[in-house]
Amino acid sequence: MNLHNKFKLNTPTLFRMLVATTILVLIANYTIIKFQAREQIAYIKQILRHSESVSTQIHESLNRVVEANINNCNDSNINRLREILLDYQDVIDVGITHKGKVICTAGWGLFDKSRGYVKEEYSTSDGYIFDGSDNNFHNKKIHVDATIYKTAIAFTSPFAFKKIKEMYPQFDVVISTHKGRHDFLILPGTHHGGAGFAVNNAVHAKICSKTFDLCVLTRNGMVGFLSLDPLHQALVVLICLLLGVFLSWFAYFYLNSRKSFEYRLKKAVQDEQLYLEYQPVVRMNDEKIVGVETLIRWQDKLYGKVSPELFIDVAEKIGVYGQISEFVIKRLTEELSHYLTRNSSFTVSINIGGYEIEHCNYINYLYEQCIQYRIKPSQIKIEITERSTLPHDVIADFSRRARAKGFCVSIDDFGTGTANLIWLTEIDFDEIKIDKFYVKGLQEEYKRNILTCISGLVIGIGAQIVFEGVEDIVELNYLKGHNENAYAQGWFFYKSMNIDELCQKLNAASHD
Ligand SMILES: Nc1nc2c(ncn2[C@@H]2O[C@H](COP(=O)(O)O[C@H]3[C@@H](O)[C@H](n4cnc5c(=O)[nH]c(N)nc54)O[C@@H]3COP(=O)(O)O)[C@@H](O)[C@H]2O)c(=O)[nH]1
Repeated sequence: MNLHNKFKLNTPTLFRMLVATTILVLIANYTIIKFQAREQIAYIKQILRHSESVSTQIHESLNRVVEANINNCNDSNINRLREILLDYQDVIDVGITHKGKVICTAGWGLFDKSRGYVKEEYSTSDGYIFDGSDNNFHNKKIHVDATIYKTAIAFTSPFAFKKIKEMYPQFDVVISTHKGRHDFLILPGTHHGGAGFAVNNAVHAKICSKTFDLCVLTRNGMVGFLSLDPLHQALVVLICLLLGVFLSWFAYFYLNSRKSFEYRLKKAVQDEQLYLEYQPVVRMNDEKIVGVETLIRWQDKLYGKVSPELFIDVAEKIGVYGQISEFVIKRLTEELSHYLTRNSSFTVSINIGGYEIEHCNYINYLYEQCIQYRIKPSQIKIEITERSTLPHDVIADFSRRARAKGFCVSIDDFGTGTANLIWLTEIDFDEIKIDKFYVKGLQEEYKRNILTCISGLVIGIGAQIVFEGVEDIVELNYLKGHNENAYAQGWFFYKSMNIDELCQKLNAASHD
């Protein structure tokens, strides 16, 4: 009973694949953005380190001009400015100012009076002033940032960030003071001001210096999947598609395997969803309940009520029968111990198979449970089916060991096996349960004759007889006339029932 279907390429399957692929592309997009953000952080730290190095050069060059007392623009002072300039690769020029105008620099020499105007845009607490003039006298097209300290002025090289910018040309980079009152440098990226997706998904990162009044801000205007070139985009889609197909296929088989009979049985056994029912055994002459037969049950949401005849075989195949066997003992001792300890002649029968016979520990475990629940082993009847295919000597040995511990042994389904007489001679037993096959066919003479022979044989041996499958009064009367001390079991008396119903029946019977 397996629900494994073939994987069909129909509309729902294609839809599942499409959904899986789309989700994977979104995950890929998110991963790329995360990766790019990390890259951006590493990059911004690099720019900050470099900006601090440039600021140090500006500060040092300014301090040296001030400390050298260069106040006028004679040739010797201009030469001294040039000497200072040579030491700083990211400073493009140094000079001196007078009344808000640059009067000379190392690079330009003496200034024309109409040029060199500076505008104080922002000054720091330690006296550094940043120039905010648009009047760029170095080159109209290239912005050169200038810093003034006392009478000295230093110009940051416009090439100071060239190499570092080339590393990630797509990023916008802005270097400014903490509160953004002065921008030292604005380097637009290749995706600057892009439309739609790019701008909405831009990733910003800002980091500030602890030493200088300086912050670096970067913005990646095109992130995620769309920032990849078409070839890489196609590759990502292809990988996601293949993965999507695989995942849909895997999910399909995984979900189906969870519907399989084997999977659900295993789960039911593990979660102890199986339960027990008990079918009363009655004494025929007074129809009193003398014991019960324990029957395992499984009610599954998908498969409904499954016959033990079916699921026990499967349980053996998938290796969970041992757990069922242990569960039966545990549950029946829990449920029936109360009644068994008060009624010492009441018995409970347990069905066993080859597993129990072959596992030496079974009898010991059953015995320990009886001791724990104060049940007399003689109240337990172990039913060995005559249909068992195990060698007789193995069954005989099991039966001897069981009886040595005080348990009763019952031969179940008698008459359906192939070697009934050998069983009777070689195996120690206390009870024989004549199979319902003979009880059902009492209108046929040959069955009546066989039943008479078997009954005579068993009475001769001194064993207890139980007739199984008694379904009507005709069958009962015939059997009664045959052997009135025999026991009977069947739907004429009771069907199997849960513990609560059984307790009600037993209580009602005790009041009769
Ligand atoms: N190893 C284990 N085997 C077990 C266990 N529990 C049950 N079984 C075996 O499964 C087979 C089927 O059992 P089930 O479907 O529970 O059927 C039992 C009775 O309900 C049924 N029965 C009882 N009276 C009548 C009746 O009047 N008519 C009729 N048609 N059927 C009736 O017979 C089954 C009991 O048979 P038996 O065991 O031979 O006494 C069955 O082989 C069980 O043994 C378990 O825990 N372990």
